[in-house]
Parts: sequence; C-alpha cells; structure tokens
Amino acid sequence: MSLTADLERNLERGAVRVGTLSVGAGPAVVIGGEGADARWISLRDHHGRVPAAQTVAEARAGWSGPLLVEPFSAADLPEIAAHADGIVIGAAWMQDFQLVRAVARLGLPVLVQRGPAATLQEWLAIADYCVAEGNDQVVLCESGSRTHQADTTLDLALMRAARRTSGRPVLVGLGEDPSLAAAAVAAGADGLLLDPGAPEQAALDAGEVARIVGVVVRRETPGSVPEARGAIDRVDAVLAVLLERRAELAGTIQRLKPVGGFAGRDMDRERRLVAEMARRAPTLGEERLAPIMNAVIEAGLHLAEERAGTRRD
Ligand SMILES: O=C(O)C(=O)C[C@]1(C(=O)O)C=C[C@@H](O)C=C1
Repeated sequence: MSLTADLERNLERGAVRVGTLSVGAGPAVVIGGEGADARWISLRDHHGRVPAAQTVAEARAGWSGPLLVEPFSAADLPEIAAHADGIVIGAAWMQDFQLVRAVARLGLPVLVQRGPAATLQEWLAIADYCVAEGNDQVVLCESGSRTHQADTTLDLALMRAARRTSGRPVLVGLGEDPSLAAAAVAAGADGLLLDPGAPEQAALDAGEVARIVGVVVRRETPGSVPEARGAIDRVDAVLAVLLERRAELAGTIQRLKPVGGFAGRDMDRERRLVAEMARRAPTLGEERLAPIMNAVIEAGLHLAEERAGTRRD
C-alpha cells in the first residue's frame, strides 16, 4: 500500500458538526479567533469576574459563524447553551467530572482538551463520560504535556493514537504559533486550535498550511456540488504551488544546459517523466498525462525563453 493510501486509511472516522463546520470529514479546520473557520472564547480567562452573559453575548454579536465557549464553571452553562455552537472543556478542567457531565447534558458538541499530565486512557475516559450522558458529539484536542521546558510539548504520536483508538476527530492546540500546523495535519490532525487572541495572520497561515498538507493526507468524499468544488479548489491550490515550483526548476535547467529552451528539447526525457508519473496516476495513464505534461513543459520553456530575452515567436 502506498504511503498516502496508508495515511488516508488511518483518517477514516466519524465527523462532528459544530454549527456549520464539519470537524473530522473534509478539510482540516482552524478554530481560534480572527481569520479562523470557527471561533472560541474562554470564560476561564476572566476567572468568573466578568459576567458570562456579557462575554458570550459580545462574542456572538461579533461573529455569526461557529462559536465555541469554555466555561469557568457550571453556572455559565445556560448562557453558553443559548448562544454557542459548542463547548470547550479546557485542559485545566478535564478532571472536573461533574462539570464534564453537566456540559455533555447540554447536547452541544464538546471539545475535550487533554490535561498536561493526562494519559491517553484518562483523556478518552472524558469522552466516555459524555457518551454516558447521551452526547456522542466529542472532539478531542491534544494540548501538550508539561515537560522540562517552561512550556508544554505537543505529543503528535499521542494525538494519532487517540484518533486511531477512539475514531473521533482530533485537533492539535498550537497556542499562538502556527509553525507546527503542517506537522500536526501531516500526523493526521483534523484541525488546529489556536488561542482566541492569536493574530489573524497566524490563523490564516495555519489555514493555508492545513489546506495544502491536507490535500495529500486527507481523501475527501464530498456529497454536494459546493463541497466537491471546495475540494477541487484545495487540490488546485496545491497544483498551483507545485506548478510554480516546477517552472522555477525547469528555468534553472534551461540555464544549465548547453542548449536550453525549445532548441534543447529532449523528447526522450519527456516520455520517461510521463511514464514515471503514470505510476502514481494510473487512472489517468500515460495517454492522458502526455498532453497535460506537454502543456506544462511548454509553459516552462516559454517562461524561460521570455526571461532569457530570447523568445522565438
Ligand atoms: O530535463 C530537461 O532537459 C529539461 O529541459 C526540462 C524539461 C521539463 O520541463 O521537464 C523541459 C524540456 C525538455 O524537453 C525536457 C524536460
């Protein structure tokens, strides 16, 4: 089995819908603040000092998309149930079983962050508490372990094990820094959780990386025309990145060859690269790939000649 087929096989699991956002099927999602697909806020940050009603209402008024809220205590739950699309059980609250039960009973999707010292079993047990309350809409979020460093360290292997064992969607919490977004999605994360206050650019960067890496590791099975077009747009985005990179490399070759450009065309090499590509694209096969690659190669040669100022036509 090929590496990509293996990665895709491991990604099959149940999806959870948070408002209009599907987590676990389709593209990897970004949950955070501005620039993210869904937003979340934490009432814990205010330690219960600011009324939940005010904070939740403000968040709802400022964003009509999917909204998740982390409660400070069970007292916040009615307000959250009235306005939010999902609830976050923060890493610090993971062991508060009474709160977990009360949250689950609301019937909204629950995002369970792993506590910094929690084992896989302890983490997955929280999902079981939710199921026991009749709520199967659980998303897990790997938020890192406390290590010798001042900060926490993400455990992508544990994230992957959680996905495989539970069959539930799993996110990776990146804080404010999107630099591990590619690694997280490549390891199988269904989405990324950024801090609510993370800069908009961090969310946009994480989203771009998630889309690009996700195209290779996530096989999508869209059920509608808009979904299928969205999936094609994501593939095209990757094709564009690759075509741009290929054109650069093809230009380099033209400068290095004794005779570059159309004059130095090597049809044997072109046939061989098409045959090699057909091994990875057997459905298209050599016959269909040949005209595609001919157009790609000629575009590269035109560009190279244009840049060299020796365009023939
Ligand atoms: O490999 C080369 O010799 C190239 O010039 C590169 C390239 C290509 O774009 O792949 C372009 C023209 C040749 O006919 C064959 C291949």
